[in-house]
Amino acid sequence: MLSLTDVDLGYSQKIILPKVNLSFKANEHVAILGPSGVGKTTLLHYLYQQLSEQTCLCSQAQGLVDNLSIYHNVFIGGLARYSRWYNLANLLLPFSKPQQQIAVLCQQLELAVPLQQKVSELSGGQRQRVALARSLFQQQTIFMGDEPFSALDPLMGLRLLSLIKQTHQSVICVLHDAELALAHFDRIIVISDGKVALDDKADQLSLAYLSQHYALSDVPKHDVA
Ligand SMILES: Nc1ncnc2c1ncn2[C@@H]1O[C@H](COP(=O)(O)OP(=O)(O)OP(=O)(O)O)[C@@H](O)[C@H]1O
Repeated sequence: MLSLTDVDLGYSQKIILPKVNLSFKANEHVAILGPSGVGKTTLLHYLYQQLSEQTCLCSQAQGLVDNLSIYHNVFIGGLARYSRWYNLANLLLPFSKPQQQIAVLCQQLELAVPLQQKVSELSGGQRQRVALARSLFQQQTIFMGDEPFSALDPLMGLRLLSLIKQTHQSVICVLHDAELALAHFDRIIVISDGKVALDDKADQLSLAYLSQHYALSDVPKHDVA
């Protein structure tokens, strides 16, 4: 799907992760872990740039339009599928087909709020689910998420991860929750000290090992050996 060979990742004059070597195959569920500020988002955004035609990205910033309704924020994910005229008309008077599709999607995302409600009136967890719904409405084969469940309760996060896995061929997520990563992803990449410090199958790793070797947050104290 994608290989990085000695790629320098960063911003204009500032290299954050030098000479990154990684490859990604289709059908993988990959979690990217690491301490705050180490370059996980930088890596994810690079991957998105390379694979954008097949990928939806649910970013930390979300990019929701506060003054628009839930319906219109989710519909933005599908803009590229429709003509300019269809999109304009739908903005003024929503068509029934996308309305039904978005209603079903919001139900799957456990968003029990009227679709006409403005996003500015939602809680953090509801906003995160609108951002997820917009990503899913893109109907891409690859899902990339940057802490996509951070504002949700853990059980809801698990249910939504399961939905994302069912509806996408490949999943790549930046996470702070190492326990979630180990239990529900195939492969773990740890970014630490300016490099890819670990890249291994999740079933070869343990929470104790990760917490001993890397400064990961959200590792419960009782699991630290
Ligand atoms: N647009 C930008 N321009 C310049 N530097 C940036 C930019 N975005 C992030 N950085 C810097 O790049 C480094 C890595 O940031 P990044 O967001 O990739 O980290 P992260 O591991 O995702 O952090 P967190 O877990 O806190 O979200 C940080 O030092 C940050 O200050």
